[in-house]
Amino acid sequence: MKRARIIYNPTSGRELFKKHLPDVLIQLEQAGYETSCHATTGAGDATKAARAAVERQFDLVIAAGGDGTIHEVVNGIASQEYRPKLGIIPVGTTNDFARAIAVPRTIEGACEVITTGEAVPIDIGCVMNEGKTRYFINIAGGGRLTELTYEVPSKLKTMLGQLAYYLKGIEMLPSIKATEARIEYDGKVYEGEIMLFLVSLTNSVGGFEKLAPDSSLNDGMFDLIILKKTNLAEFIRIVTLASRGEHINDPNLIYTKANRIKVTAPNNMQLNLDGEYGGLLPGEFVNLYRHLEVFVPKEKAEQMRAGF
Ligand SMILES: Nc1ncnc2c1ncn2[C@@H]1O[C@H](COP(=O)(O)OP(=O)(O)OP(=O)(O)O)[C@@H](O)[C@H]1O
Repeated sequence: MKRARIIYNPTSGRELFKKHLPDVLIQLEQAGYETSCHATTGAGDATKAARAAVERQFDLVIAAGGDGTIHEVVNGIASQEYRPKLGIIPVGTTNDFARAIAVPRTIEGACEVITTGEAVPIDIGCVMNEGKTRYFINIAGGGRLTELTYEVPSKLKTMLGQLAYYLKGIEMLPSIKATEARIEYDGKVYEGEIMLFLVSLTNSVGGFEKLAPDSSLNDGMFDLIILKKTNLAEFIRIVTLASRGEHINDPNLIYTKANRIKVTAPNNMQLNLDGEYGGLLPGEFVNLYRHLEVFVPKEKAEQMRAGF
Protein backbone atom coordinates (compact mmCIF):
# COMPACT_ATOMS: atom_id res chain seq x y z
CA MET A 1 0.00 0.00 0.00
CA LYS A 2 1.20 3.55 -0.77
CA ARG A 3 1.63 5.98 2.14
CA ALA A 4 0.19 9.47 2.27
CA ARG A 5 0.71 12.26 4.79
CA ILE A 6 -1.89 15.01 5.11
CA ILE A 7 -0.54 18.29 6.45
CA TYR A 8 -3.48 20.54 7.24
CA ASN A 9 -3.90 23.97 8.75
CA PRO A 10 -6.85 23.89 11.16
CA THR A 11 -7.14 27.70 10.99
CA SER A 12 -7.28 28.00 7.17
CA GLY A 13 -10.15 29.80 5.49
CA ARG A 14 -13.40 29.06 7.25
CA GLU A 15 -11.84 26.36 9.41
CA LEU A 16 -13.87 23.47 7.95
CA PHE A 17 -11.29 20.84 7.04
CA LYS A 18 -11.16 18.87 10.29
CA LYS A 19 -14.87 18.06 10.09
CA HIS A 20 -14.34 16.44 6.69
CA LEU A 21 -11.21 14.52 7.66
CA PRO A 22 -12.90 11.11 8.20
CA ASP A 23 -14.41 11.24 4.68
CA VAL A 24 -11.06 12.22 3.20
CA LEU A 25 -9.37 9.28 4.94
CA ILE A 26 -11.97 6.87 3.57
CA GLN A 27 -11.57 8.24 0.02
CA LEU A 28 -7.80 7.84 0.21
CA GLU A 29 -7.99 4.37 1.76
CA GLN A 30 -10.22 3.22 -1.10
CA ALA A 31 -7.67 4.56 -3.56
CA GLY A 32 -4.91 2.50 -1.93
CA TYR A 33 -3.31 5.04 0.41
CA GLU A 34 -2.55 4.36 4.03
CA THR A 35 -2.83 7.88 5.39
CA SER A 36 -1.76 9.77 8.50
CA CYS A 37 -2.23 13.41 9.41
CA HIS A 38 -0.46 16.36 10.91
CA ALA A 39 -2.34 19.47 12.08
CA THR A 40 -0.09 22.53 11.88
CA THR A 41 0.43 24.55 15.03
CA GLY A 42 1.67 27.88 13.67
CA ALA A 43 3.96 29.61 11.19
CA GLY A 44 6.70 27.34 9.79
CA ASP A 45 5.22 24.12 11.15
CA ALA A 46 4.00 22.85 7.75
CA THR A 47 7.57 23.14 6.42
CA LYS A 48 8.90 21.04 9.29
CA ALA A 49 6.13 18.48 8.86
CA ALA A 50 6.81 18.24 5.11
CA ARG A 51 10.54 17.76 5.73
CA ALA A 52 9.71 14.96 8.19
CA ALA A 53 7.45 13.36 5.56
CA VAL A 54 10.36 13.43 3.09
CA GLU A 55 12.64 11.76 5.64
CA ARG A 56 10.01 9.10 6.25
CA GLN A 57 9.74 8.57 2.47
CA PHE A 58 6.00 9.09 2.12
CA ASP A 59 4.79 8.56 -1.46
CA LEU A 60 2.39 11.46 -1.29
CA VAL A 61 2.11 14.64 0.76
CA ILE A 62 -1.25 16.40 0.77
CA ALA A 63 -1.31 20.08 1.70
CA ALA A 64 -4.76 21.04 3.02
CA GLY A 65 -4.98 24.74 3.63
CA GLY A 66 -4.60 28.04 1.83
CA ASP A 67 -1.76 29.21 -0.37
CA GLY A 68 0.31 29.88 2.77
CA THR A 69 0.15 26.23 3.80
CA ILE A 70 0.99 24.99 0.30
CA HIS A 71 3.92 27.42 0.21
CA GLU A 72 5.24 26.08 3.52
CA VAL A 73 4.84 22.45 2.46
CA VAL A 74 6.67 23.08 -0.82
CA ASN A 75 9.50 24.71 1.14
CA GLY A 76 9.90 21.50 3.13
CA ILE A 77 10.10 19.36 -0.01
CA ALA A 78 11.69 21.35 -2.84
CA SER A 79 15.28 21.32 -1.56
CA GLN A 80 15.33 17.57 -1.00
CA GLU A 81 16.60 14.91 -3.34
CA TYR A 82 13.64 12.59 -2.70
CA ARG A 83 10.46 14.55 -3.35
CA PRO A 84 7.08 12.93 -2.64
CA LYS A 85 4.21 13.73 -5.00
CA LEU A 86 2.06 16.64 -3.89
CA GLY A 87 -1.73 16.75 -3.55
CA ILE A 88 -3.70 19.91 -2.83
CA ILE A 89 -6.91 20.32 -0.86
CA PRO A 90 -7.68 24.04 -1.03
CA VAL A 91 -9.49 25.25 2.07
CA GLY A 92 -7.89 28.70 2.33
CA THR A 93 -9.12 32.14 1.46
CA THR A 94 -7.67 32.82 -2.00
CA ASN A 95 -6.48 29.40 -3.18
CA ASP A 96 -4.68 30.86 -6.20
CA PHE A 97 -2.56 27.79 -6.75
CA ALA A 98 -5.52 25.38 -6.74
CA ARG A 99 -7.26 27.60 -9.28
CA ALA A 100 -4.15 27.61 -11.48
CA ILE A 101 -3.94 23.80 -11.56
CA ALA A 102 -7.74 23.39 -11.91
CA VAL A 103 -8.24 21.65 -8.57
CA PRO A 104 -11.87 22.16 -7.44
CA ARG A 105 -12.47 24.11 -4.26
CA THR A 106 -14.59 21.45 -2.59
CA ILE A 107 -12.86 19.02 -0.26
CA GLU A 108 -14.44 15.98 -1.92
CA GLY A 109 -13.63 17.23 -5.44
CA ALA A 110 -10.04 18.01 -4.55
CA CYS A 111 -9.65 14.58 -2.97
CA GLU A 112 -10.99 13.00 -6.12
CA VAL A 113 -8.27 14.74 -8.15
CA ILE A 114 -5.70 13.04 -5.93
CA THR A 115 -7.31 9.63 -6.25
CA THR A 116 -8.29 9.69 -9.94
CA GLY A 117 -6.19 12.49 -11.44
CA GLU A 118 -2.63 12.51 -12.70
CA ALA A 119 0.64 13.63 -11.11
CA VAL A 120 2.40 16.00 -13.51
CA PRO A 121 5.78 17.69 -13.08
CA ILE A 122 5.54 21.46 -12.69
CA ASP A 123 8.04 24.30 -12.38
CA ILE A 124 8.97 25.68 -8.97
CA GLY A 125 10.43 29.11 -8.24
CA CYS A 126 13.61 29.39 -6.21
CA VAL A 127 14.92 32.64 -4.75
CA MET A 128 18.18 33.34 -3.01
CA ASN A 129 18.17 36.35 -0.69
CA GLU A 130 19.47 37.17 2.80
CA GLY A 131 21.83 34.19 2.43
CA LYS A 132 18.88 31.77 2.29
CA THR A 133 17.22 29.73 -0.43
CA ARG A 134 13.44 29.82 -0.45
CA TYR A 135 10.92 28.35 -2.85
CA PHE A 136 7.60 29.50 -4.26
CA ILE A 137 4.92 27.83 -6.26
CA ASN A 138 2.76 30.69 -7.45
CA ILE A 139 4.32 34.12 -7.32
CA ALA A 140 7.05 36.31 -5.94
CA GLY A 141 6.74 40.05 -5.87
CA GLY A 142 8.03 43.31 -4.47
CA GLY A 143 6.68 46.81 -4.07
CA ARG A 144 4.30 48.32 -1.56
CA LEU A 145 1.14 46.73 -2.98
CA THR A 146 2.49 43.20 -2.69
CA GLU A 147 2.93 43.77 1.05
CA LEU A 148 -0.81 43.88 1.68
CA THR A 149 -1.26 40.11 1.49
CA TYR A 150 0.43 39.57 4.84
CA GLU A 151 -1.06 42.64 6.43
CA VAL A 152 -4.58 41.20 6.28
CA PRO A 153 -5.29 39.70 9.70
CA SER A 154 -6.21 36.01 9.77
CA LYS A 155 -9.45 36.63 11.72
CA LEU A 156 -10.62 39.08 9.07
CA LYS A 157 -9.92 36.49 6.37
CA THR A 158 -11.91 33.87 8.27
CA MET A 159 -14.87 36.25 8.43
CA LEU A 160 -14.72 37.94 5.06
CA GLY A 161 -12.71 35.70 2.75
CA GLN A 162 -11.41 37.37 -0.41
CA LEU A 163 -13.21 40.62 0.43
CA ALA A 164 -10.70 41.21 3.23
CA TYR A 165 -7.95 41.70 0.60
CA TYR A 166 -9.98 44.21 -1.37
CA LEU A 167 -10.80 46.21 1.77
CA LYS A 168 -7.13 46.24 2.75
CA GLY A 169 -6.16 47.22 -0.81
CA ILE A 170 -8.49 50.22 -0.78
CA GLU A 171 -7.19 51.26 2.63
CA MET A 172 -3.62 51.06 1.32
CA LEU A 173 -4.14 52.86 -2.00
CA PRO A 174 -2.96 56.31 -0.87
CA SER A 175 0.25 54.86 0.57
CA ILE A 176 1.26 52.95 -2.57
CA LYS A 177 4.42 54.67 -3.73
CA ALA A 178 7.01 53.91 -6.37
CA THR A 179 10.44 52.61 -5.34
CA GLU A 180 13.81 52.44 -7.09
CA ALA A 181 14.79 49.04 -8.45
CA ARG A 182 17.19 47.40 -10.88
CA ILE A 183 15.85 44.27 -12.51
CA GLU A 184 18.05 42.05 -14.66
CA TYR A 185 16.26 39.37 -16.64
CA ASP A 186 17.93 36.93 -19.04
CA GLY A 187 20.58 39.44 -20.07
CA LYS A 188 18.33 42.54 -20.21
CA VAL A 189 18.07 45.29 -17.58
CA TYR A 190 15.31 47.62 -16.37
CA GLU A 191 16.39 50.33 -13.97
CA GLY A 192 14.07 52.99 -12.55
CA GLU A 193 11.17 53.64 -10.23
CA ILE A 194 8.56 50.88 -10.10
CA MET A 195 5.19 50.40 -8.44
CA LEU A 196 5.71 46.65 -8.24
CA PHE A 197 7.32 43.69 -9.92
CA LEU A 198 5.91 40.17 -10.09
CA VAL A 199 7.66 36.91 -10.92
CA SER A 200 4.89 34.48 -11.72
CA LEU A 201 4.67 30.74 -12.30
CA THR A 202 0.91 30.58 -12.84
CA ASN A 203 -1.75 32.78 -14.40
CA SER A 204 -3.79 33.12 -11.22
CA VAL A 205 -2.56 35.65 -8.72
CA GLY A 206 -4.40 37.40 -5.90
CA GLY A 207 -7.73 36.43 -7.41
CA PHE A 208 -6.72 38.04 -10.75
CA GLU A 209 -7.03 35.12 -13.11
CA LYS A 210 -5.61 36.88 -16.15
CA LEU A 211 -2.66 38.68 -14.60
CA ALA A 212 -0.03 36.59 -16.42
CA PRO A 213 -2.08 35.21 -19.32
CA ASP A 214 0.88 33.60 -21.15
CA SER A 215 2.17 31.64 -18.18
CA SER A 216 2.70 27.91 -18.47
CA LEU A 217 3.09 25.59 -15.48
CA ASN A 218 5.88 23.54 -17.02
CA ASP A 219 7.89 25.54 -19.57
CA GLY A 220 10.79 26.41 -17.26
CA MET A 221 10.02 30.13 -17.56
CA PHE A 222 8.67 32.81 -15.23
CA ASP A 223 6.31 35.50 -16.42
CA LEU A 224 7.87 38.78 -15.31
CA ILE A 225 5.66 41.82 -14.84
CA ILE A 226 7.17 45.21 -14.05
CA LEU A 227 4.77 48.08 -13.41
CA LYS A 228 6.66 51.37 -13.81
CA LYS A 229 5.96 54.47 -11.73
CA THR A 230 2.45 55.86 -12.30
CA ASN A 231 0.15 58.29 -10.55
CA LEU A 232 -2.77 56.98 -8.50
CA ALA A 233 -5.37 57.44 -11.27
CA GLU A 234 -3.18 55.58 -13.80
CA PHE A 235 -2.52 52.88 -11.24
CA ILE A 236 -6.25 52.29 -10.65
CA ARG A 237 -6.83 52.25 -14.42
CA ILE A 238 -4.16 49.56 -14.89
CA VAL A 239 -5.47 47.43 -12.01
CA THR A 240 -8.94 47.60 -13.62
CA LEU A 241 -7.43 46.54 -16.96
CA ALA A 242 -5.56 43.73 -15.20
CA SER A 243 -8.79 42.32 -13.80
CA ARG A 244 -9.84 41.76 -17.46
CA GLY A 245 -6.40 40.63 -18.68
CA GLU A 246 -6.10 43.74 -20.87
CA HIS A 247 -3.06 45.27 -19.19
CA ILE A 248 -0.19 43.49 -20.92
CA ASN A 249 0.28 45.96 -23.80
CA ASP A 250 0.06 49.03 -21.57
CA PRO A 251 3.15 51.26 -22.00
CA ASN A 252 3.54 51.52 -18.20
CA LEU A 253 4.17 47.80 -18.06
CA ILE A 254 6.88 45.33 -19.04
CA TYR A 255 5.53 41.82 -19.53
CA THR A 256 7.98 39.16 -20.63
CA LYS A 257 9.22 35.62 -19.99
CA ALA A 258 12.50 34.95 -18.20
CA ASN A 259 14.27 32.04 -16.60
CA ARG A 260 16.66 33.98 -14.33
CA ILE A 261 15.88 37.30 -12.70
CA LYS A 262 17.96 39.42 -10.36
CA VAL A 263 16.41 42.29 -8.41
CA THR A 264 18.29 44.91 -6.43
CA ALA A 265 16.56 47.78 -4.64
CA PRO A 266 18.31 50.43 -2.55
CA ASN A 267 15.42 51.00 -0.15
CA ASN A 268 14.96 47.72 1.72
CA MET A 269 12.27 46.39 -0.61
CA GLN A 270 10.41 43.48 0.94
CA LEU A 271 9.88 40.28 -0.95
CA ASN A 272 6.51 38.58 -0.98
CA LEU A 273 6.50 34.85 -1.73
CA ASP A 274 3.12 33.23 -2.39
CA GLY A 275 1.49 35.85 -0.16
CA GLU A 276 3.94 35.38 2.71
CA TYR A 277 6.80 37.62 3.82
CA GLY A 278 9.98 36.36 2.14
CA GLY A 279 12.72 38.62 3.55
CA LEU A 280 14.41 41.62 1.99
CA LEU A 281 15.89 42.15 -1.47
CA PRO A 282 18.35 41.94 -3.26
CA GLY A 283 17.53 38.50 -4.54
CA GLU A 284 18.04 36.18 -7.46
CA PHE A 285 15.21 34.07 -8.90
CA VAL A 286 15.68 30.82 -10.77
CA ASN A 287 12.97 28.71 -12.37
CA LEU A 288 13.39 25.02 -11.47
CA TYR A 289 12.12 23.15 -14.52
CA ARG A 290 9.47 20.49 -13.75
CA HIS A 291 10.79 20.11 -10.21
CA LEU A 292 7.75 18.76 -8.36
CA GLU A 293 4.98 16.33 -9.31
CA VAL A 294 1.52 17.64 -8.42
CA PHE A 295 -1.85 15.98 -8.85
CA VAL A 296 -4.13 17.72 -11.34
CA PRO A 297 -7.38 16.61 -13.00
CA LYS A 298 -6.87 14.33 -16.04
CA GLU A 299 -8.16 16.99 -18.46
CA LYS A 300 -5.70 19.54 -17.08
CA ALA A 301 -2.83 17.05 -17.48
CA GLU A 302 -3.82 16.58 -21.14
CA GLN A 303 -3.97 20.34 -21.68
CA MET A 304 -0.53 20.71 -20.13
CA ARG A 305 0.91 18.06 -22.41
CA ALA A 306 -0.57 19.94 -25.36
CA GLY A 307 1.34 23.02 -24.19
CA PHE A 308 -1.35 25.10 -22.42
N1 LIG B 1 -2.55 26.23 14.17
C1 LIG B 1 -2.29 27.42 13.59
N2 LIG B 1 -2.69 28.57 14.19
C2 LIG B 1 -2.46 29.78 13.62
N3 LIG B 1 -1.82 29.94 12.44
C3 LIG B 1 -1.42 28.84 11.79
C4 LIG B 1 -1.63 27.53 12.33
N4 LIG B 1 -1.11 26.63 11.45
C5 LIG B 1 -0.59 27.34 10.43
N5 LIG B 1 -0.76 28.67 10.61
C6 LIG B 1 -0.34 29.78 9.73
O1 LIG B 1 -1.43 30.25 8.95
C7 LIG B 1 -0.90 30.79 7.72
C8 LIG B 1 -1.97 30.99 6.65
O2 LIG B 1 -2.63 29.81 6.43
P1 LIG B 1 -3.29 29.34 5.07
O3 LIG B 1 -2.61 29.91 3.90
O4 LIG B 1 -3.42 27.89 5.13
O5 LIG B 1 -4.78 29.88 5.17
P2 LIG B 1 -5.50 31.23 4.82
O6 LIG B 1 -4.72 32.34 5.37
O7 LIG B 1 -6.91 31.09 5.23
O8 LIG B 1 -5.52 31.21 3.26
P3 LIG B 1 -4.78 32.03 2.09
O9 LIG B 1 -3.29 31.86 2.29
O10 LIG B 1 -5.27 31.37 0.86
O11 LIG B 1 -5.22 33.42 2.23
C9 LIG B 1 0.19 29.81 7.37
O12 LIG B 1 1.19 30.39 6.57
C10 LIG B 1 0.74 29.38 8.74
O13 LIG B 1 1.92 30.09 9.05
